[in-house]
Amino acid sequence: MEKESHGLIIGISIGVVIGVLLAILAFFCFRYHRRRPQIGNSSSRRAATIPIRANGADTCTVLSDSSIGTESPKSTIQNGMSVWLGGLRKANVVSASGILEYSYKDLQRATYNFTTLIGQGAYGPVYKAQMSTGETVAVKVLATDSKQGEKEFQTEVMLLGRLHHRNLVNLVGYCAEKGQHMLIYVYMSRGSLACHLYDEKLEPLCWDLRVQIALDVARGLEYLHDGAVPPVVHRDIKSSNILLDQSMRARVADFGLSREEMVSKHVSNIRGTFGYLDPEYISTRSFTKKSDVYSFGVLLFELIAGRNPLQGLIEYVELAAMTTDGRGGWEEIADSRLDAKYDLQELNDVAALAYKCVNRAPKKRPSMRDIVQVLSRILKSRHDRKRHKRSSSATAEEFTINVEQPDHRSPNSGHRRGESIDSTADSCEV
Ligand SMILES: Nc1ncnc2c1ncn2[C@@H]1O[C@H](COP(=O)(O)OP(=O)(O)OP(=O)(O)O)[C@@H](O)[C@H]1O
Repeated sequence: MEKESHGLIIGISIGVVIGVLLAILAFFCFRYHRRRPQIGNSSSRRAATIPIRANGADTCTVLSDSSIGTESPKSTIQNGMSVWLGGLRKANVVSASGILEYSYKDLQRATYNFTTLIGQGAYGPVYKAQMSTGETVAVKVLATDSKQGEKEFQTEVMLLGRLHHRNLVNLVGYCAEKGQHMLIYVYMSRGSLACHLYDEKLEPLCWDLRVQIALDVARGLEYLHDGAVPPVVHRDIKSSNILLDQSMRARVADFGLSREEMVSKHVSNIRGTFGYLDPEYISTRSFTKKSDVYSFGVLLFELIAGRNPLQGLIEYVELAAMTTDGRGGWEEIADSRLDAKYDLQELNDVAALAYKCVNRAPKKRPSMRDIVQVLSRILKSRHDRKRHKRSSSATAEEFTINVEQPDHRSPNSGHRRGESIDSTADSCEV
């Protein structure tokens, strides 16, 4: 009897152990099977967020402010295809290709039903939009009579979206709803360079800032010509297409005309803005990077003279060129609003560069890369001069203090000097 009950206990124990082992096995099998589809999901999800840059734009400088916050983004454009991203966290969407789809409803709300007009261009009105995330963007509503179809619009957005540079007004999103096509850009709070040059109500731009703006624009164009793959010719460089941010740094805007160039190389009509147009382009109908260089040269003269190219700026320059000796003598065309507050050497160097850009023969014009180098050198030597001036005046000050008050030197005087070196307020010093 005792033997029998021992056997029963052993039997039950073995049964329990086997049962537990089977349960553990079943648990792991179940987990394994659940995991497989998850692995598949996560990789496809990752694929949806990785930007496809068929053009090598990964080498681009992606700006911190180009990864702008979004208002319930729905999808991102990849190779012209819209990919659903509804289930992803916003942060993932923002760090992906950067081109976001905004909903019409959100934009309508952010523009107070499209009443916050900030400008009107050839392609349609531009509105300021205050998104509920706190971001401010500019919404360009493309004219509804546009013959552009859905597919062309997607292609265009994809082409524009691959261009990212700190000196370009980057495209951050788009909206294609209710038969409307909208492009969403980084908002440039200080408006256009044209306004700052010609609006009497605004403070005149000082010389130092004008040279900095020229270098910013040159860098943006250099990126379009030599950094973007395939290269992009802007086709409409002018002061109203140069926008300024809060700290007066410039960015090149409006790729309206380059868009067509990217989609189709056969543009038969003359495009661009009178006054900035390369004469060689007018006669040959062939627009090249050197045509952008010509327009950039006109822009440089506009910065120097504060004169509108539509009002005979180039004729004015040609007249002045007769009296210059190749390098000097350009001060006679300097903007009177500068009040003669500029470094003469700098002004002559910038004008000599501008004159090379507007050479009738495209081959004799410098490339945007050369232009960036020249302008950078000008700014660098200005910086060196200022540093030298500061250090020699500091030495003189120290000498005076030592001679006059050897034991009463202010403990703050060194600090004060340090501050002035970093200060941006002196960017308009001459
Ligand atoms: N990203 C932006 N941030 C702030 N303002 C902008 C922005 N984009 C455009 N604007 C404003 O809207 C105006 C119209 O811009 P848009 O680029 O449509 O035309 P345009 O360059 O003035 O003229 P066109 O279309 O003939 O070249 C600009 O002059 C500028 O004042």
